[in-house]
Amino acid sequence: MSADDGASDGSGWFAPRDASPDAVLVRRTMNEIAPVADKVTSYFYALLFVRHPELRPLFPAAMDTQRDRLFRALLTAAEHIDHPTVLVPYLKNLGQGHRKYGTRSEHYPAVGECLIGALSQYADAVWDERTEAAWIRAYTTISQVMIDAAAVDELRAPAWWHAEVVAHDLRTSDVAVVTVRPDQPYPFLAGQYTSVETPWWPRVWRHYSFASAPRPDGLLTFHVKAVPAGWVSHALVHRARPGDIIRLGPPTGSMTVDHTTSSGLLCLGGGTGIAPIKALIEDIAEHGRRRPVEVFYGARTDHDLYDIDTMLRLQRAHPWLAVRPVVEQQAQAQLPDALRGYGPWNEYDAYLSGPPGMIRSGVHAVLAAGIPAERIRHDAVEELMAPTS
Ligand SMILES: NC(=O)C1=CN([C@@H]2O[C@H](COP(=O)(O)OP(=O)(O)OC[C@H]3O[C@@H](n4cnc5c(N)ncnc54)[C@H](O)[C@@H]3O)[C@@H](O)[C@H]2O)C=CC1
Repeated sequence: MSADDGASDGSGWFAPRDASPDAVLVRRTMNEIAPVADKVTSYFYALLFVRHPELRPLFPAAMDTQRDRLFRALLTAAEHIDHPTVLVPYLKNLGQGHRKYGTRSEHYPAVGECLIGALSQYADAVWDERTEAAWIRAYTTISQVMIDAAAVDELRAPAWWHAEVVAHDLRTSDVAVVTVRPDQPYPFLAGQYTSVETPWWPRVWRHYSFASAPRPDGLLTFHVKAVPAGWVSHALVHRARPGDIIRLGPPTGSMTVDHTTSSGLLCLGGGTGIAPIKALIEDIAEHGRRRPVEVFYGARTDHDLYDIDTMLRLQRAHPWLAVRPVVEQQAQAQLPDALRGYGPWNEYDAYLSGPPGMIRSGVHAVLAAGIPAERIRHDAVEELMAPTS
């Protein structure tokens, strides 16, 4: 996702003066429920599971970790109902991604009915017939795009892949490099990410970027850091062993290389965020075009630079690649600050990968360094903010 998509904060997609009457009503509802968003979310799921118990098995046992992903995604979509160029690709992706949960077209009306039920309950001060009609139209559009995208995807790809862990390399006390072999061909692009479910936490899915470009042997590698209260990450780091079977969702994400240009790549990889940057470097190397690639690899301490040997080996192999470790403890500065003193960057595209705070301040830093928003790429910050990734 590029920086100017603005999906993370919802601002800037369209000015209110351009809004259709339905979008105005939808936004009014959203403003009304904003202060009680958590309550609306809980109420939505309560309605859904009481009225449609057959849908409960599609969700994880502990809903606190699932959080409000579906509900939030639907609200985000409704809010941007006037912006089909952004909305349609987002919804197609959402529809395809929901196949791995076992979602079918007949489930959508139930979700829509409970969405309207929850909104009307908590936005009662502004809820009227026109508002309800606007939400029904918005939801009908949203769900139809998702249903159609899932149907098209069904013809060309499985809903999920099984993958066997074939290597597990504990690099530090909390970071593992995990390599898996999918049971069927798994097409993806360097820079993308997928969702992973472990056998220990059924139906709890977390996102991980691919740490290599597609390989001839079909193996996939992920860098996983066990984060506090991170069920999936702890399982992958401390429990998974060769022979274990995990599930993978489809590849997604647009932090990929445009091979039609020859501009340089300025890459900021923080912590395990170095994983997709490594994949991008391999991708450029395979395409054989010499494009300058400058990598700033950030970590809190020396010890946290768990993949520095690989990065330095790549640097030795490729004269167009420069890797600069930035250790916060030594530099007394965070990763994006390290850009100062280097450049100019006006011939570069920027790629950012790491913790959400680093992405946010990194975007500011590269904008300030003269790289325009449309040449800045990173994954959606809210995808990275899943509570227990
Ligand atoms: N595609 C992506 O964007 C990927 C993102 N990630 C995310 O990267 C994170 C990695 O976590 P850790 O290894 O624990 O990283 P960390 O917390 O140890 O930080 C790594 C680097 O980011 C910098 N940093 C952290 N917070 C910052 C802030 N608010 N402003 C500026 N710089 C900041 C630090 O200076 C350090 O250099 C996870 O949140 C993971 O979800 C991981 C893989 C791929």
